Amino acid sequence: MKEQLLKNPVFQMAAEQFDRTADFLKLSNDVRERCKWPKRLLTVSIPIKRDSGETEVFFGYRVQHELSRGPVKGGLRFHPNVKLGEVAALAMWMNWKCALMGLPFGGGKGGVTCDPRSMSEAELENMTRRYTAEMLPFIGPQTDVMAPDMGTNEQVMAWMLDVYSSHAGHLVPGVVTGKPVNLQGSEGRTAATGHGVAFLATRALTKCKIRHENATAIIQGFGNVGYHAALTMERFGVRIIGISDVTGAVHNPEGINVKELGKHVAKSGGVVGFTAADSIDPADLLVQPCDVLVPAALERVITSKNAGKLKCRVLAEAANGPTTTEADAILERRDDIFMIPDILCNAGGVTVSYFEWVQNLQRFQWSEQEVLTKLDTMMAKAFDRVITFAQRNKLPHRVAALALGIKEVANVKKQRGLFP
Ligand SMILES: NC(=O)C1=CN([C@@H]2O[C@H](COP(=O)(O)OP(=O)(O)OC[C@H]3O[C@@H](n4cnc5c(N)ncnc54)[C@H](O)[C@@H]3O)[C@@H](O)[C@H]2O)C=CC1
Ligand SMILES: O=C(O)CCC(=O)C(=O)O
Repeated sequence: MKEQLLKNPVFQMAAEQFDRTADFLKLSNDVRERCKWPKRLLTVSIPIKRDSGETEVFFGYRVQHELSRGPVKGGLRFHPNVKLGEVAALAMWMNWKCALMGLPFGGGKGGVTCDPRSMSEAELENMTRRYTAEMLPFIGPQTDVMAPDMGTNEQVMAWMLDVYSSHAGHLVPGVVTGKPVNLQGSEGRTAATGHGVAFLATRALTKCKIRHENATAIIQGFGNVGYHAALTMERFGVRIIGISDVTGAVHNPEGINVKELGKHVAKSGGVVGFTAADSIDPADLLVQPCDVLVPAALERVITSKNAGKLKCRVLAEAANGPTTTEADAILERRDDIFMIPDILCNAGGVTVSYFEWVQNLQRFQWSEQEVLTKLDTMMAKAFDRVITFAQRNKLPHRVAALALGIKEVANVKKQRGLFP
């Protein structure tokens, strides 16, 4: 299994990051082995009837990286590129993210290899329901709590909640987070990841002595995270000058109205054809001058080919794993880019998911203001801890963030000991 996982380039990247940080922390071989490898890797087949009447089998995964610190927590992804190794990498990153933020969860991630853009609502519902049914023995508010990730949303969470609750015989809101507010979802969860990204990006601008009212930003990905990051940065006074999605990219140095672009995407299905900006090659967009660059889509988009050409001052990693190991090495040699690493930058989502889970367990509902105030406090604290730790130990921000998360997990592993 180790060799199989390491053949996947995304898992390889997560493993390299782990090994580098474990070396810095001088982890013993015992703890290192127990921290590095996932506890459970589940693969299920999901047969559904397509609208055409044909039966098609999809494959779905859930990787539970670690259960020592609490239930597993992490999103569910629907995307054509989903592979077990990628899901295992995302689960490992979730693990360090939860620990860095001080959340009582282990990391997990799920995925189904499918193209949700080509599926009808009914097909998506059937696939989600069958995936959830297959996962029933392994999920629950005390074992594994899923949430939206790429290609999934609050409707998908509502179907999952329905399957789990129907099986239990009563409503179990704490089995998923990121669900609709009227199904005991949390105020603020939909915008949380993007809000957190924008909040930290402006803190990073301040560190770089750039006033955010004068700053510009470019965003790759205009889904849940990209849209809310753009909208929140715009509210903070940042000018959004470029946005891309799976259909293409648009650029306007004078600024793009985020809500107007959102309306265009809702109508046409993508950013392409938005007349208030010029179209641009999506790869070129990444290397246009800007103050904040926000990759908010896929893994491995900042590579050895473009890392040396980036013209941003802050790289805010909203996506999970957007920067390859080779690109990291290039960025570390550049002292002109302030990097906010993924497990810190996009932690707003899982932090509000934690709030949602707590509200569900207590049968309580907090206001949006309460949620966002608590979120900002936790994001600011984590940001300051990472930057201070990096400065004290002369570490890149990524290694500092990972070290704080991995150290937490390693301590718990040591304290709990090894079952003979
Ligand atoms: N949804 C959440 O709360 C969280 C998401 N993330 C990460 O943020 C990233 C985005 O997730 P969501 O916004 O939830 O997904 P989403 O499915 O809502 O949106 C994804 C966006 O990426 C775009 N995209 C896909 N391929 C692209 C390409 N090759 N070039 C440019 N754009 C492309 C899509 O068109 C879409 O606009 C993922 O890496 C995810 O793991 C991280 C933390 C929490
Ligand atoms: O909200 C959650 O539980 C997980 C969000 C997620 O998948 C992520 O942070 O990558």
